[in-house]
Amino acid sequence: MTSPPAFLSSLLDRYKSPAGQSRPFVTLTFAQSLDAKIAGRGGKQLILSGRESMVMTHWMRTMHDGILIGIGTALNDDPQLNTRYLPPRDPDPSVNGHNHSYNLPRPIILDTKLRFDPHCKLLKNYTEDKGRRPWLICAEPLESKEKKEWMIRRNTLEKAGARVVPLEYDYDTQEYLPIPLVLQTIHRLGILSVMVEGGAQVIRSFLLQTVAQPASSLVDTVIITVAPIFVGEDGVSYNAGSGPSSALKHASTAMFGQDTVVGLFLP
Ligand SMILES: NC(=O)C1=CN([C@@H]2O[C@H](COP(=O)(O)OP(=O)(O)OC[C@H]3O[C@@H](n4cnc5c(N)ncnc54)[C@H](O)[C@@H]3O)[C@@H](O)[C@H]2O)C=CC1
Ligand SMILES: Nc1nc(O)c(N)c(N[C@@H]2O[C@H](COP(=O)(O)O)[C@@H](O)[C@H]2O)n1
Repeated sequence: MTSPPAFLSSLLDRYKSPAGQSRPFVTLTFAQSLDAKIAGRGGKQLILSGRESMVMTHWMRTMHDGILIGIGTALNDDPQLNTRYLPPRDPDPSVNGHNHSYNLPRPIILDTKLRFDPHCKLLKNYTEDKGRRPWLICAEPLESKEKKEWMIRRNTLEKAGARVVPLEYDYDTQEYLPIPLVLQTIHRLGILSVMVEGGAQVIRSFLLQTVAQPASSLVDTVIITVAPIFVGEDGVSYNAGSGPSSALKHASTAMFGQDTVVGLFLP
């Protein structure tokens, strides 16, 4: 396959026109087991997607400006968030201003307290020109003691190659950054489409608003890979909130290898 599967194009081609709003288009996507688990006991990373659906996910990555995860996933999985499963082809120097064959989405991490690891693969790939510079969306503390330690972490991470993006809001001790502000901020920085890959708490934050207040949904498309296995009750769930959601409508379902991939969209 040399271009994105039709399943993805039919869901995401509308992103090629401007969103007409002050946030990027948002695709929420992840892989789960039949019993709706996204990781194993204690958060152990599980490769749930088979080869074919993993390739589909990497095509999906090429179709977005940004790829957003929570700091829990960054620390637990040490992900690369690149497109390495796609077929090799000649590099196109016009892509991302890098010598890459495919559009690489910008890694964006929700990292409230700047816990990101300066030795992680995302920074290693960036410094070796194999990936884009990761952005760390965080909150700047007001307290002077906390602020001093925060400045030290900020300097370390910036020296290691990260871009630190403090949010402008009245930060107290909240662990969760306000998602609407996160989206407005990255939109202002040029991200017109973003793929949200998890983990559990981030998926829940995006879904909760869609279920509770469909009119102000933060999600345009949901693409879930369902792998034909049971993980068991020790696995990690995301929990989509209470009550069924009618906001997201079924668009299409496709098989990739042994996995079922379901696409939903916000009409
Ligand atoms: N199967 C799949 O497709 C995927 C599975 N995972 C799994 O998910 C697990 C990690 O999930 P979590 O520990 O829940 O971490 P997470 O990746 O959801 O990060 C949560 C952290 O992000 C920060 N954050 C800032 N603003 C937030 C907001 N508004 N909402 C939510 N979080 C916000 C907070 O510090 C919070 O503790 C790992 O086991 C990983 O393997 C992760 C991604 C995809
Ligand atoms: N699509 C999908 N299937 C799975 O089975 C997964 N475990 C994930 N996880 C997500 O992908 C990240 C890893 O990316 P790299 O392989 O390092 O590029 C991981 O952190 C999750 O966000 N996704």
